[in-house]
Amino acid sequence: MVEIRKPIPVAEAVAQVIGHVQRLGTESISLEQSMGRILAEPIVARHNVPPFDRSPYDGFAIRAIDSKGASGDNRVPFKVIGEIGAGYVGGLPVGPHEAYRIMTGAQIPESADAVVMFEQTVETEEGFTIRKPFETGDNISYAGEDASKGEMLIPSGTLIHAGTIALLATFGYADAVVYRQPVVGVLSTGTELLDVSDDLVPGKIRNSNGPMVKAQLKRLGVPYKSYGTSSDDLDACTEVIERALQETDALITTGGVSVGDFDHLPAIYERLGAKVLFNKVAMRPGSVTTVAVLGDKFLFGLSGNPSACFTGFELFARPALLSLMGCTAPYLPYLKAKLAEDFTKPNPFTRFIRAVWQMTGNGVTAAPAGFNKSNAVSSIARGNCLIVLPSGTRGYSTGDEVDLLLIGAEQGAEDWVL
Ligand SMILES: Nc1nc2c(c(=O)[nH]1)N[C@H]1C(S)=C(S)[C@@H](COP(=O)(O)OP(=O)(O)OC[C@H]3O[C@@H](n4cnc5c(N)ncnc54)[C@H](O)[C@@H]3O)O[C@H]1N2
Ligand code: MOO
Repeated sequence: MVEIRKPIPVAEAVAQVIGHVQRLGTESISLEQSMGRILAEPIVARHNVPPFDRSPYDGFAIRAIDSKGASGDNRVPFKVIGEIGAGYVGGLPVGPHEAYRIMTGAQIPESADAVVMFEQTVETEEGFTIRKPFETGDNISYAGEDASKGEMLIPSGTLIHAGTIALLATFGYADAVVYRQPVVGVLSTGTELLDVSDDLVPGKIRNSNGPMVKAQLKRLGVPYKSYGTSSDDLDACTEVIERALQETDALITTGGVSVGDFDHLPAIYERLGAKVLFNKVAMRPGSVTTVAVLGDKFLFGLSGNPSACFTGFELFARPALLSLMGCTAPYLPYLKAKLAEDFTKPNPFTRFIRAVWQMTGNGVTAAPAGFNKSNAVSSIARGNCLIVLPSGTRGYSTGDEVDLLLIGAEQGAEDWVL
């Protein structure tokens, strides 16, 4: 008798997965290697940024008081007493009607409190004249205006991206303390699977899920170990999975999770004594997505159907792995968009449609990315987001507002809100 599975809502399935996350430990790595990792310590300003008052322009550093009364009819003269390039400091205090030539990024000399851009001056033999008064602080970048010493700037749990690296470098972090990364095993199951370089033969297809999942992991910066393909042989498949679980922190399998005669993953979870969190989710594609835990290790049983596999990864494996790595914003970012074409099908389960979003004169619009069945591979390639149509809805028309989950964005969302 075929087992009747009870589907659980997507939000509940996501919560179950996140509820079983056991965060990994921390390690110190070089700044160069830290891109894509998660901060395990907050970034607190070690000093002011900028560390000294500096000029944001190429021009002249003056005392604002000396510019009082300057106008087109009353040009005020200044004498230049020296030049300060970025990286140098002026040796003398600026006296009445004196000025330093100063370059962008150079420290403001003693007694000066304003900078006049070159373009606002007329050169004279001794220096220059100006035709308008300046206030104290005009054209000065003050010490600490960007970050002041002791300020908490970026919380622990944040993804390190190019901007974070700039900030760490600013404060002299040659090393960063980050959460450890899991090593994830990837195994594609299915007797029908050929390798990417194999020629097609009757009844067989090339394994596209394996390379896709590895690319999805790569996008998260998560290291993986490939276990290639396994035929639908219960013992052989169990053996590979047991080995993979010894060698990795989590395992992603594709295929074999449904109710077919050769879908062995449910039996393998039972053999291993893994606790199945769910094996049916009220979503399409990916309704057969199964997640199990064995000790502190996740087993993500993604569907063999490519679109279902892709969606299952993004919805469940992605936030779980990011959470393991300490990320506090592990969910796909979302936004609202206007549907660019009618979608009349009913949605008995929450539907995730591979789609293309773009900014138009009409705001953000999203259009399904073509052939959109669970077994589709072409629409995964075209899409840059998932349109989410809640279960129990039907008859969407062009212009209707829908939720989008963005694929491939660097920054995540802190909550699962859909
Ligand atoms: N009687 C029922 N049959 C099915 C149900 C059901 O509830 N009752 N669910 C259907 C749904 S929904 C899906 S999704 C699929 C999921 O099946 P599996 O996850 O067990 O995957 P397989 O049967 O192994 O393969 C499905 C499909 O995908 C192709 N495939 C498999 N692996 C790969 C790969 N690595 N690269 C590319 N394509 C792959 C495979 O050849 C099949 O065509 O079950 C439905 N059936
Ligand atoms: O799980 Mo299937 O992907 O719902 O079509």
